[in-house]
Formats: sequence, C-alpha cells, structure tokens
Amino acid sequence: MKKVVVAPDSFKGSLTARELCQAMRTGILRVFPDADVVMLPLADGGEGTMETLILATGGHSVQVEVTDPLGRPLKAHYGALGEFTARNGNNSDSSNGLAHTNPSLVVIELAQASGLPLLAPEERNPLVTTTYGTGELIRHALDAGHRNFLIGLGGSASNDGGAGLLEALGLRLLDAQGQPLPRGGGALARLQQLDASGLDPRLQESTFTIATDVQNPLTGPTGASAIFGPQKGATPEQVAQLDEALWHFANHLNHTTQHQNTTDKKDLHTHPGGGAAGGAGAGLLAFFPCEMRSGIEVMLEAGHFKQHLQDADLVLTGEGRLDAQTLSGKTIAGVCQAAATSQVPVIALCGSAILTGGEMDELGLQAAFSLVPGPCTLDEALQHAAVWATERTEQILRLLR
Ligand SMILES: O=C(O)[C@H](O)CO
Repeated sequence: MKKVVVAPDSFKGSLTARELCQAMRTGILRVFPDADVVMLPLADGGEGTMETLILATGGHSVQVEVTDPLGRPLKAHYGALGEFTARNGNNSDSSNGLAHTNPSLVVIELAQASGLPLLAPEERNPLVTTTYGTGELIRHALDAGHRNFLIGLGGSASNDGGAGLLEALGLRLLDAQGQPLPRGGGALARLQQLDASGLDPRLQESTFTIATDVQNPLTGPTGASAIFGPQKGATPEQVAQLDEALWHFANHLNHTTQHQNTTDKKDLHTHPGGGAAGGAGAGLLAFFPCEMRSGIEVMLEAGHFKQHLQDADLVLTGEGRLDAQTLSGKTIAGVCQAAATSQVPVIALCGSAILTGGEMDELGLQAAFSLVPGPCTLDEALQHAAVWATERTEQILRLLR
C-alpha cells in the first residue's frame, strides 16, 4: 500500500472531519509506516463546509451577530476564502461561477446561523425555527463589498423554505390582512402575498453557487418536511402541516418567478435540491441568480480529489451514518461517484452502517465498517470515536495487507 486518500465527513457531535482524518491516518501508518496518506477533510454543504473550505484555501472567518433559529442573538461566522480554484485539472468546463480563481469568494454555511446543533433537543420546533440569521450573514457580506458567494445548505434546524433568509434581505411575506407573517415554517400556510419590491438589489449584481447536501425536492413524500422534518422535532401531524405550508409557499414562489425576466422556469415544488436545508434551496432558486450543485462535488473539486486519486491504492471515507440518506447525495455517495472511473476501491468507516450489500453496490462502495467495537451507549461512541476510528482503520489495513 503506497498511497491512501483519506476523505471523510465529520462525525457530527463527536469528531470534525479533520480529526477523523488524523485518527484514520494513525491507523494506516501503524500497518504501512511508509504510506503516503493524503488527508482531505470533507463536508457536504452542511456543518463543517465553511471551516473545511477556509482551511483548504487559506481564508479567514468573519464574525457577525445574527439571529439564531429561535430569534435569539448569536455570534455566527462566514468565510472569506483565499485562493479557491474549483473545476481544476482536466476539467475545462468553465460555465459556472466557481470556474476561476476568485480571491473574494465568500462561503455562507446555513448551519452556522440556522443549524440544528444550535438548539437543545427540547427546543427543536420546525413550525417556528427560522433561517433569518443566514440572511443577516449574507447581508453583512454584501455590505462588506462581496459579490461572489458559495452558500452551503444542510444541517438546518428550520423548515421555512428559506423564507426567513429572504425576509432578512428585504422580501415581505404578508398575510390576508397585509401584515408580516411570523417567522417559521408553520406560518407559511397563511401566506397571501410575496412582495419582492424591497429585495436587496445587490443580490442581482452577485453570483451564487448553492451547494446542497441532498437532492430532495421541496414537497411531497421525499420532500423537506417528510424526510428531514422528524430530525428537527416534527411529529407526523406537524410533518403534514409543514409539507402543506411549503406547498402553498411554492405556489407563491412559482407565481413570482414566472413573472421574473428569466428563461429558466422551474417548478419549485419538485426541483431537485429545492428541499435542502428545510426548503431553503427552493427559496434561493426563486430569488437568487444562482446555480445549484451538489455540496460534496464542490468540496471534492476544491480539494483536488480526482488528481489525488491518480496513483492511489485506496480511498478511506466516512460519515456518522451510512443509510438511505447517503444514497441521496451525502459525502460517501459523492466520494464513490468521483472515484467510480478510477478503479480505486473505496471503503467507509461509519458510526453506524445500515446499508444492504445491494445498496452498497449501487453506491460503488467496496465495504463499510462501523467503528463501534461492541454494544455501547451513544455517549461512549461519541467519546471514544477517535481511538476507535484509529483501531478500526488499523484492522482494515491489516486485512488488506
Ligand atoms: O438541513 C436539512 O434539512 C438536511 O440536512 C437536508 O438538507
């Protein structure tokens, strides 16, 4: 084994992607002390996206006081990236906003101001949580003169279709009495009128790449509320209520965008990725001049993953859970897809791995291992993740040796 590319996401709540890289590297070197280990910490558009890109590009973060998902004050950050070159190497497609080296690219990670980890489990309530704080981050970056944005969507506490974010940038959401709606996904059911006349004009001078962690649509059985509502605290009745509210919101979004001067008309109920971050994908598609891409794809480009693969013997990846959501575009799926034509085997290390062999074949994943050595509590698993990641990696490499 001469060269191993280590490219995991974080184990949320326990290890950052960088820490996981270090732990896996230690395990590899115990078996192959001379191996070249390339560490590429990853994220999928959700939590960790900003930090990973700042590290990859030598950028810096900017702190802003914003509103958290429940309307309380919060210090959050956005990243002003250094040298950022995506679409590099053999890929000569230069049709998107990331095709060039852009020293002033700003990364806004929605999870920073509107993420699920910001709330205690008992505070989760997607009927009222808002993305307003993310809009405040964007506004701050616009005020600072930035016009090129990468918005990472995923890991949100909200189900508001990005309504709060848009409101922070000047969109007015009015009820039947012409009054502003309260924030949160539940109130969208009472939306009577969208007034975009006060929307920040600087948005139209800017370019936005929307990096999503999933491809789910806004509404329906695979939509934002049905698939991601429960993890944000929604009961089955609330999931139905939220889905209906987003459906109603999308009717208004479709109506509004149909009157915009654009040739690219989308149905925002069903557009892939519209359901990312509680439907913020759809809200952004409606009002931002943007291109939507898979978050993991953007991260792999930024880390030059394909070049690193060229003489690699093995890719080790990982994320907290390997399950059906992985199939819809999470980190491991992106890594497998990028490695698909290379003949380099991909092995995953996960907190829990519950895919069938058939599903792993579909992903192009050689094998998957849970790092947990035996029955244990969640707390134990979170606490020992680094040591266990090293040990499990060592075992995998011993087997390969
Ligand atoms: O934030 C969310 O809703 C999920 O991560 C899917 O984007």
